[in-house]
Amino acid sequence: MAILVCGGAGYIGSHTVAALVSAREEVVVFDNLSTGHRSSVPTGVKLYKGDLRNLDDIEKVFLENDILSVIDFAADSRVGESVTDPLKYYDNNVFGTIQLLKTMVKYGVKHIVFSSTAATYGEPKNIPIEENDRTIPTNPYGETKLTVEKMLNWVDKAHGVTYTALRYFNAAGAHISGKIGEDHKPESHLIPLVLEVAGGKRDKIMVFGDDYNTKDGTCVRDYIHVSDLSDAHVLAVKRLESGGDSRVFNLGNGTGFSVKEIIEIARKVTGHPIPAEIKGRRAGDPGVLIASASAATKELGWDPKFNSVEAIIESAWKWHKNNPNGYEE
Ligand SMILES: NC(=O)c1ccc[n+]([C@@H]2O[C@H](COP(=O)([O-])OP(=O)(O)OC[C@H]3O[C@@H](n4cnc5c(N)ncnc54)[C@H](O)[C@@H]3O)[C@@H](O)[C@H]2O)c1
Ligand SMILES: O=c1ccn([C@@H]2O[C@H](COP(=O)(O)OP(=O)(O)O[C@H]3O[C@H](CO)[C@@H](O)[C@H](O)[C@H]3O)[C@@H](O)[C@H]2O)c(=O)[nH]1
Repeated sequence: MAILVCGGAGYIGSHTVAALVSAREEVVVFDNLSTGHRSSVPTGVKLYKGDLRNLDDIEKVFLENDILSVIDFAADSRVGESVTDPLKYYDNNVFGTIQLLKTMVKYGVKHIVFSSTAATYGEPKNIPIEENDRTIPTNPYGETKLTVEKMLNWVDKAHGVTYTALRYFNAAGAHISGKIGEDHKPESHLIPLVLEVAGGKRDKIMVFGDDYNTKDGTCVRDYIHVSDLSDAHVLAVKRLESGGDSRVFNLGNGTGFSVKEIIEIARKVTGHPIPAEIKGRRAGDPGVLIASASAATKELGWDPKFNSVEAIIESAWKWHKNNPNGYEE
């Protein structure tokens, strides 16, 4: 029986597909290639090009394959864009997941691992953030992910579909093989943008706000290596398949780095001066997001390997140097 990976041609999805293949799982990928890349899916893995919002597209996969569990990465995920275009986010992230869940219920598929986010918390009261802390999203992106988490809870009660919602903090880095990495067009994430400056593709990095209540006034985030995230997905799906109950887990390193610190570390890693310019705040950005991931460590047996942000940035730099234009397609 196969694991269906929706959004498996995307950044975190492709790394998880690689981890599942290494674990000798049978994998089927479903992706509309809106931000994903055909060539990030390994040869030998079936790729269905389709959109989750289209029931015919997704139903074809369930008809043609024996699906045991689903891992769902498919979503739009730019915090800033979600503020200016909230309906795009409700349409893709909420309606798309409704269509997926309807199909799972129809075909009796009982397990789903869902990509949630630290953006569900909004401006946190406590640092590090624990899973049962309050959730008041400050942007539509986080709101759509929280809405899906709540929907999953009701779908479990009504239809016995068990779920794991993994609330990732900031995914970064690239696979050690050097063959897959982050390629978003346009790019909006801090680390790849900083590395585009180092690679000569941009003149400077814009720092969104230096008047936050943090050590140097810039936003603090918890950066977690994409391969550590993919390992957590393999553990989560296996736990559900062995009868584990529905749960929410944070995934982060438990250490925060400011935007200025990230730029400084990237200067050391790349040897490039990386000019920076302070701009105004980006709408919807909380000041500090740092995870407590002790529940995932304890209950999933998760053991992240990349606990230095230098190593995370080095792995991303290797990918950017070897693939300055991302995937050649
Ligand atoms: N990157 C991060 O730091 C981060 C942090 C927290 C949560 N997340 C969540 O993790 C997931 C993956 O993030 P990513 O950075 O890999 O993003 P990504 O854009 O690289 O991957 C998303 C994939 O889903 C596909 N997709 C989007 N909408 C679809 C649809 N309607 N039907 C079929 N396929 C569709 C895209 O083509 C892409 O391949 C997202 O759900 C995101 O919200 C990401
Ligand atoms: O050119 C840039 C880009 C980003 N930032 C800042 O850098 C930090 C990190 O930004 P970014 O890399 O865009 O990530 P986030 O906005 O923190 O969001 C990521 O992390 C969230 C969880 O923390 C996920 O939910 C999102 O999907 C994922 O994009 C933020 O403070 C941004 O304001 C800049 O200063 N300049």
